[in-house]
Amino acid sequence: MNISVIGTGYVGLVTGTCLAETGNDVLCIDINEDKVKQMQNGVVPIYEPHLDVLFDRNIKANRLKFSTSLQEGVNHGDIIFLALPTPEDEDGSADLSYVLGAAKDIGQLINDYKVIVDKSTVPVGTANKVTEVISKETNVDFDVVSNPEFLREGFAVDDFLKPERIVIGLSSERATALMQKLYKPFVRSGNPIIVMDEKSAELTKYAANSFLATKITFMNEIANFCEKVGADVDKVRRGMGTDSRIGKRFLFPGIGYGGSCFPKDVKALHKSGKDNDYNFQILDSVIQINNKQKTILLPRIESYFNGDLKGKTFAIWGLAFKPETDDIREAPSIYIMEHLLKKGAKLQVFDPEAMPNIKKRFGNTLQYIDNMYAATKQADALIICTEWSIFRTPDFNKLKENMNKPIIFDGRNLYDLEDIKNQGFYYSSIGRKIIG
Ligand SMILES: NC(=O)c1ccc[n+]([C@@H]2O[C@H](COP(=O)([O-])OP(=O)(O)OC[C@H]3O[C@@H](n4cnc5c(N)ncnc54)[C@H](O)[C@@H]3O)[C@@H](O)[C@H]2O)c1
Ligand SMILES: O=c1ccn([C@@H]2O[C@H](COP(=O)(O)OP(=O)(O)O[C@H]3O[C@H](CO)[C@@H](O)[C@H](O)[C@H]3O)[C@@H](O)[C@H]2O)c(=O)[nH]1
Repeated sequence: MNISVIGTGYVGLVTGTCLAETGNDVLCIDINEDKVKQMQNGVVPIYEPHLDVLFDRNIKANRLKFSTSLQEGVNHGDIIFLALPTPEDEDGSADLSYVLGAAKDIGQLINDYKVIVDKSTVPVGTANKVTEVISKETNVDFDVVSNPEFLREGFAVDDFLKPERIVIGLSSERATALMQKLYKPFVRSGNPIIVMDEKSAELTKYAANSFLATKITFMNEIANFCEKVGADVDKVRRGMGTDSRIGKRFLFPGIGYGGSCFPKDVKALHKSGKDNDYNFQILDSVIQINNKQKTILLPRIESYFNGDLKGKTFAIWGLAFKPETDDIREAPSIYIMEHLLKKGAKLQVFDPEAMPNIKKRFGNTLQYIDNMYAATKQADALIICTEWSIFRTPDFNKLKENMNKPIIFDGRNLYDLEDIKNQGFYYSSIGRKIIG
C-alpha cells in the first residue's frame, strides 16, 4: 500500500520505517527541512535502538522516502498518518494546533479518497474535530481513524513490530478493511487488533498512560513511606509484584516519571475531565506527587552538605528521562540540575546519548564529560538520575579514587545495599535505608 506519515519524530519515523519493512511504499513528510535533508542523506535524526538497520534497508529498497512537501504526502498515501506533536498547552490540555492545522491543509489538498489516521495522542472527540476541519475544505470522500500508538522510547521498533495490541477506532467499513490489511503482518503472534469507536480508542490511550503513571506514583508513595517506617521498598516491590493481578512491571520507584508522554497525558486527561464536568481526583494527586518526587533527592543532598552547596562539585550520571533514549523531555535530571546550579554548585555530567540535547538547553552552565568515571573526578557526590545499564556495575574503587568523598545519591536504586556498605560508600536511595 502507499502510506504517508506526517511528522517524523519518535513515533512518525518508527511508524514509517516499520510500515516500509512490511513492504509498503512509505513517504515521510516533515516541516523541519534540516531533518528531512539528514534523512534523505541516510542519517537517522534520533537515537532509537535498532531503527538504523531498518531505516537503511528500506531506503535502499526504495520503500522509504522523505520530503517537506505536504502536497506530495497527500498525493502519495492511500492512508495518511498524522504523527504530529500534541504538547501540553498552558491550561494542561493537549495543544491540537499541529493536528488540526495539518487536517485543514490536507483538506485543501486531497483530490481522491483517503484514510486519515490520528497516530498522535489526542483527547476524546479529536477524530470528530479532524473530520469537521477537513469537511469544511473539501467535498472529496475521506475517513478519519483513531489509531493510538503504545510504543516506548528505547524499545520503539520492537514495540511497533510486535505490538501487544493494536487499537483502531473508526466507523467506516472501507477504512476498517484498509487498516486491517495494513496491520495484518504485525499481529501474526496472535495479539489482537481491537476495533472500536473513535472516542473509546482516543480514551484508551490516555487511560493506559494515566494508569501506568498512577502505578509508578503509588510505588513512589510506598517507597517514601518505607523510609518513614524502616521497610525496604525493593522487598515490598518483589512481594507485591509476584501477585499476577498486580504484575512485576512498572513497580520501580524512583525520582518520578518523566518523558514526552506521561506528564502531559496525565494532565490532558485531567483537563478533559474538567472540561466535561468530571473531577479526576486520582490524577490530581498523581500530578502533585510526581512533581514532588522529581526533586526528592534535593533536600537530602542539601541537608548532607548543611545547606551549603556553593562551590560543591556534583557528578551527574544519566540525563535522559529513561535509558536507551536521547530524549530529555520532562527528565527529572533537568529539575535537579536547575536547582543545584541555582545553589551555586558545579555539575560534571555524563549520559551515553542525551548530552547533545542537554547541551542545547543548558549551554555552558554544565561541564560535559564524555566518560562516566572522568565525570566523578573531584566530585563531592555522585547523583544518579537514569538507570543506563553501564551504571549498574561500576568499578567502585575507581569512583573512590576519583571522588573527594565516596557519596552517592541514587534516584534509581541501582545498587545492592550490602555491596555498597562493603564498598564503604555513603548511599542514599529511594525507599531504602541510608547506608553510611
Ligand atoms: N514519543 C513517544 O514515545 C510516543 C509514543 C506514543 C505516542 N506518542 C504521541 O505521538 C505524537 C508525536 O510524538 P513524538 O514524540 O513522535 O513527537 P516529536 O516531537 O518527536 O516529533 C514530531 C515531528 O513532527 C514534525 N512536525 C511538526 N509540525 C509539522 C507539520 N505541520 N508538518 C510536518 N511535520 C511537522 C516535527 O518537526 C517533528 O519532527 C504525540 O502526540 C505523542 O504524544 C509519542
Ligand atoms: O517502574 C517504572 C517504570 C517507568 N518509570 C518511569 O516512567 C517514565 C516513562 O517510562 P516508559 O513508560 O518506559 O517510557 P515512555 O517511552 O515514556 O513510554 C510511555 O509513554 C508512551 C507515549 O505515550 C507510551 O506509548 C508507552 O506505552 C508508555 O510506556 C520514565 O521516566 C521512567 O523512568 C518509573 O519510574 N518506574
